[in-house]
Amino acid sequence: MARFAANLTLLFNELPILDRFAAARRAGFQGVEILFPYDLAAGELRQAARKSGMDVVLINCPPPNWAGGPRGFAAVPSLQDRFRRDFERALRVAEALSARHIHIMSGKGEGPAARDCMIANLKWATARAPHASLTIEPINQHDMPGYFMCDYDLAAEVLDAVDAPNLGLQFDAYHAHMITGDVLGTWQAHGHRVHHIQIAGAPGRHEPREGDIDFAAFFHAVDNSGYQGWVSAEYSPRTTTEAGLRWMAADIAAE
Ligand SMILES: O=C(O)[C@@H](O)C(=O)CO
Ligand SMILES: [Mg+2]
Repeated sequence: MARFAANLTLLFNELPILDRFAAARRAGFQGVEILFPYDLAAGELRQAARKSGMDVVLINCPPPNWAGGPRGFAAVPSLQDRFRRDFERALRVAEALSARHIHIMSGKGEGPAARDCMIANLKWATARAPHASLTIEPINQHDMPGYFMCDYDLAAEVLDAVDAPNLGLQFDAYHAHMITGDVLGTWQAHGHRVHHIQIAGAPGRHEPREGDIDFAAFFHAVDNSGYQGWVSAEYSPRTTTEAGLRWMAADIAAE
């Protein structure tokens, strides 16, 4: 079974951010994601990760703002300079944290102009950072209306056009269910492109296994595919984080 990481933007947020690393470790996670590390001191985050023996698995490009700001600029033709500045900042933070992946968000847009802009920006970014692993993630339109990267076939088209080994798919099972209603089928079609997996129950985005996704079958398919990457828990705990963690013990026990 792949290794589990905790998304510290959503999990353990009963605690101050620097205490979440050790709490995730105690709970059995081996790595963490932090979607928005930009308002935090990178040195302190790095120290907290090292002290608790956690790998930093993923950060997002700035801004994006969980509280409702713009969700990236990669597909916004008028904001190409902004995209490049933000990407340079993401690279600096990813390097400081030894983060494994950087998720590049498209922002809002539609049609050929947005697609061509995203392809051009990703070509630039993959060449600018050949040793970084970059990802794009289809995100459902219910949660982010107008978001450009909202479909797996579109993601495949963009990945094929960029054609860079350091760019892959971020497969969030929650979004896959919300977009296609068929997580397994979507994995079968696109699993070979995946650099990083995230999970949550759907609908509701609470603990995995709460909701309609058959995670036992999904994990089985992931194992059979030979996927060697991380699986990050990115959900809103129904009550406290600790109270909802039995899903992970069950999956580890099933190994
Ligand atoms: O699924 C999500 O919402 C995230 O992975 C994300 O990056 C949005 O900011
Ligand atoms: Mg996600």
